[in-house]
Amino acid sequence: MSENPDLTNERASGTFETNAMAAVIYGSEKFAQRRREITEAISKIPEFQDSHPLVFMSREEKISEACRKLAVLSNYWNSLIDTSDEEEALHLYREVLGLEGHPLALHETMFIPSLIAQASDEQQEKWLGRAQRREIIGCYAQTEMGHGTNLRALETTATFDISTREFILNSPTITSLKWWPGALGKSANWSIVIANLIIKEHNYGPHPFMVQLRDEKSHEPLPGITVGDIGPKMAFNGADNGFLGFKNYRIPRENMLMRHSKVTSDGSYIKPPHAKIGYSSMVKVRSRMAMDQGLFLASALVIAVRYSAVRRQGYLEDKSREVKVLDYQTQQHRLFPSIARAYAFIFCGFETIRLYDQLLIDVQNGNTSGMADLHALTSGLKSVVTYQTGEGIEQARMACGGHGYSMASYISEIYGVAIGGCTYEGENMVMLLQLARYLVKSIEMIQNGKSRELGPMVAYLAENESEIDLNLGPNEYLKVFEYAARNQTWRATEKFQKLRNSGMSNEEAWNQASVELTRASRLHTRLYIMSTFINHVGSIVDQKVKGVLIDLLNVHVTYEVMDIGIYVQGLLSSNQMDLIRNQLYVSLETIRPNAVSLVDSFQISDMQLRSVLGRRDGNVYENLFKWAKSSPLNKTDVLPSVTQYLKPMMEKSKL
Ligand SMILES: CCCCCCCCCCCCCCCC(=O)SCCNC(=O)CCNC(=O)[C@H](O)C(C)(C)COP(=O)(O)OP(=O)(O)OC[C@H]1O[C@@H](n2cnc3c(N)ncnc32)[C@H](O)[C@@H]1OP(=O)(O)O
Ligand SMILES: Cc1cc2nc3c(=O)[nH]c(=O)nc-3n(C[C@H](O)[C@H](O)[C@H](O)COP(=O)(O)OP(=O)(O)OC[C@H]3O[C@@H](n4cnc5c(N)ncnc54)[C@H](O)[C@@H]3O)c2cc1C
Repeated sequence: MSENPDLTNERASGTFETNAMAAVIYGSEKFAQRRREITEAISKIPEFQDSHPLVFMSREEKISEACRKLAVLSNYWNSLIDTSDEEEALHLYREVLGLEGHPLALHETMFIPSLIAQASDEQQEKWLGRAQRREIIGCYAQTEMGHGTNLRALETTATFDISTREFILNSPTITSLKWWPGALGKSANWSIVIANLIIKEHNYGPHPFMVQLRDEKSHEPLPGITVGDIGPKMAFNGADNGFLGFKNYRIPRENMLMRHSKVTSDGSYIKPPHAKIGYSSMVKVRSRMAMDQGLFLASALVIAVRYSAVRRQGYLEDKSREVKVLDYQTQQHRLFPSIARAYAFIFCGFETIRLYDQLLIDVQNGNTSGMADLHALTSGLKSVVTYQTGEGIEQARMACGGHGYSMASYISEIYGVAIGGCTYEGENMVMLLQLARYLVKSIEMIQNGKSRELGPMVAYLAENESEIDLNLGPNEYLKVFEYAARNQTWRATEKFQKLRNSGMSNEEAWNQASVELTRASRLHTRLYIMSTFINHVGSIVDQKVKGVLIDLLNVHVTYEVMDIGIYVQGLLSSNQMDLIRNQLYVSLETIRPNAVSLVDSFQISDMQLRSVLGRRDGNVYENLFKWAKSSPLNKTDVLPSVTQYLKPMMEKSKL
């Protein structure tokens, strides 16, 4: 069937090449091209297609379907991608497995990265190759039923037995059961387990251990191990998140991951070069989250924008034909700022991935000085990006009206998966407060006359801006944002200090200032996102692409400043706010002809999108009908439940 002419016209009105834009989104022409090649190659392999729409499947069927595809994938792995390239591998996973989770997700995102960052050379020799060849399947078991945030209160113990040179793992209470780790429930046969290291009754705190959970032949849990699935979740139901308990389960001394902390055979403990070095796997995932969440948001927007260009409802001036709902200003206001955010998140994602890779090299060379900065940055970023992604996806869902609420749109699944990110890898409030610690310390440095020692990301806290030239370009908007973040950070810090100076304990003062502190963290992070977006656009060579991205940037900066209006009242007059509001409306109109091309440029295939509404060809209605007819409920005209219950009930009522 040919393309819906409404979408053809939209594509014709685009002022730039989507391939050129994809090269900007994905960081290089080479990678954008590789993505397309991989997608094309996959589309020719029928076994990679869903055997049935996932939304009609039970959890067991989803997990089985994911395993089937993983088995097929193992035959093609080397021919489809450069296996040493993480981005290619992740693209392949997204295309083939989608976003509902699968038994290798944690193997790739946390198990292998933990081995790379935490295992000694000898340990890598023993396990890394096996993991990379997928001879074993691993997961990352840290969270317990009773504690996920407060890692110091984890209860699982690994007690060193000097006589046998083994660690004895125990789960002493019900709350100490590991709870949540992905792929633990049914799939993984090995795990990195975070447990308190105990030597001669001294607790050295949480450390990582490499633990075999299941027999490599029978896949049965090994004696001393209790393991299973934690049940259905809001989304991510293609993954078997699990529970795990230990009873006097022994592992050799060599199974503690010893690149940084070490236990010698006589039970001596060697400290790591940085107390939090064992948390690096979390920083690794957090550093990827801006990118992953940007792509979740992008997926929802591809669906909502394409659909809005074929959905006609109501009239503007011309009463002879209904308008595309994308022409309503409210629809544009609902969707376009999120398009800008999706672009901005992806740009930030590339930046933090690069920073993590650099940090990994530095740490391997003994330099841990960058850890605090990256921890603060990624803590704030994961929190803001996951929250705004959730907001944006929900708006995209509503922008699709009734059909958005149907699983045919697939937006609810994207939403369910994306908002998991508000919780995993550190609950958002908790992570905002981690960044706040860093911001408060920065203010204290300024107060102590050490402004010159501030890093580039917080140097603005020492500056002073009381007037803005409202001939506004992006850099002036950045100044507005700096003003807001600086003011809020000072106010929150001063509140905390005042409470503390009044005799309150440090902890209580912190708690009573914490809402204000999280607000400071959000503003600081949004400033970082804006500044990354501006820098990125500044570096683009292709003039057509750059022109459109400047338009998108204008949507971003005006929308963001309007959104934080309450924090800039002391800086901007109501006239200036009106001016910005009007600039936003003009920007929405300017971007309108490029809306479909901007979402097309994400180059997310129909196979990955799984959305009837978001189909590239725009043939929504006939496919919606086809999809509904394929519902298992429509296999028969009369359901057994009608025969068994409703009919007798109606018959009885007739008497
Ligand atoms: C395959 C294709 C898929 C692709 C598509 C995407 C989907 C991909 C699927 C993913 C699926 C989900 C995967 C989820 C996997 C989990 O969720 S794994 C579990 C994650 N768990 C968490 O994140 C727990 C959160 N909690 C924490 O990180 C820590 O306990 C906290 C909150 C930071 C507090 O730690 P603490 O030890 O009590 O430390 P605290 O006293 O607060 O701080 C002490 C100092 O350490 C510093 N510090 C703390 N942490 C760090 C750190 N990491 N680095 C440096 N310094 C640090 C603090 O800044 C502080 O510094 P100072 O202010 O003293 O200078
Ligand atoms: C989809 C998904 C996948 C996951 N995968 C894994 C995995 O593979 N491996 C793994 O180990 N874990 C995994 N987890 C667990 C996850 O990392 C934790 O759930 C997360 O870190 C939050 O911890 P918690 O559940 O203890 O929340 P809690 O800390 O109990 O949070 C409850 C509330 O308390 C608040 N709170 C807690 N502490 C503070 C504080 N100090 N200050 C202010 N407020 C506070 C929080 O903000 C929140 O509002 C996964 C979770 C999900 C949802």
